[in-house]
Amino acid sequence: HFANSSHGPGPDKWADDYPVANGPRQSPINIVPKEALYDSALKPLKLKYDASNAKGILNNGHSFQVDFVDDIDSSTLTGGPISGTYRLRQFHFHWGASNDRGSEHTVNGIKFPCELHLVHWNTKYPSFGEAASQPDGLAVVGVFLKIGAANPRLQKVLDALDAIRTKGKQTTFPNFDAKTLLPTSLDYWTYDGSLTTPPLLESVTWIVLKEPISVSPAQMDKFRSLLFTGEGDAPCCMVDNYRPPQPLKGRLVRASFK
Ligand SMILES: Cc1cc(C(C)C)[n+](CCc2cnc[nH]2)c(C(C)C)c1
Ligand SMILES: [Zn+2]
Repeated sequence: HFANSSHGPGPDKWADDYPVANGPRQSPINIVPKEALYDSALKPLKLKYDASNAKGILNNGHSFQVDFVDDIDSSTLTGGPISGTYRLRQFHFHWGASNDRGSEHTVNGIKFPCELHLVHWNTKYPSFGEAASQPDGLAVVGVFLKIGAANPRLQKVLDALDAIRTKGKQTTFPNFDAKTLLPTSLDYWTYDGSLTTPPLLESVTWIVLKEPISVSPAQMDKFRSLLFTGEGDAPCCMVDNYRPPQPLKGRLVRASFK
């Protein structure tokens, strides 16, 4: 994960400046399916994404993200463990320097090479920024990527990375349907958690899908072609941008499936 480096202290040091790093609902966590409670009251996830809301793609210096127009209710998450309507804001990924690590959540201690986060904010609040500081402000759908056949839907995103190799670079990314990145099954685990980078706000309802999507080794190398560093800086490969699992602290993990 992000060790001590030019862009600041690693996860072990975050508590110095962000005491919430040792808080009661930190993310990610290790998911133990046998200890998850099947909750028949959990509703199916309803993801309604409009491809025309896709705006641009940005290297933000710790990952890359695809941003969406979120001033109207056209790309939304409803149902699942949440109440009300949450709007899709962006999606981004976390990955490793090698295929044996990279995901933030783990399952029975297993790390995946990559993890997709689709970030939504609760429209009961006036803005994403405001929602991010509320206990029910954000809902992030996590999708594991598993090594297998090349993923043609993912390739469309990866083909844009050459244009945003260094920190701060962005380019337009129109007409992308984020739904194409989802697996067939929307079975999920859910628990109350946090951002996984400072300020580590405890405002995220996590919805982690059980079924991974595929990614090929060559596609993983494409993620690793990005840089943490800006143009003109000594290049540092963007890899291992994941926080390791945090203590569960008595939290319940619920499953939408038996
Ligand atoms: C308000 C805010 C929200 C997020 C995530 C939840 C998208 N993030 C990214 C942290 C994060 C990424 N994956 C899980 N958490 C930040 C960073 C830029 C500090 C701020
Ligand atoms: Zn993330």
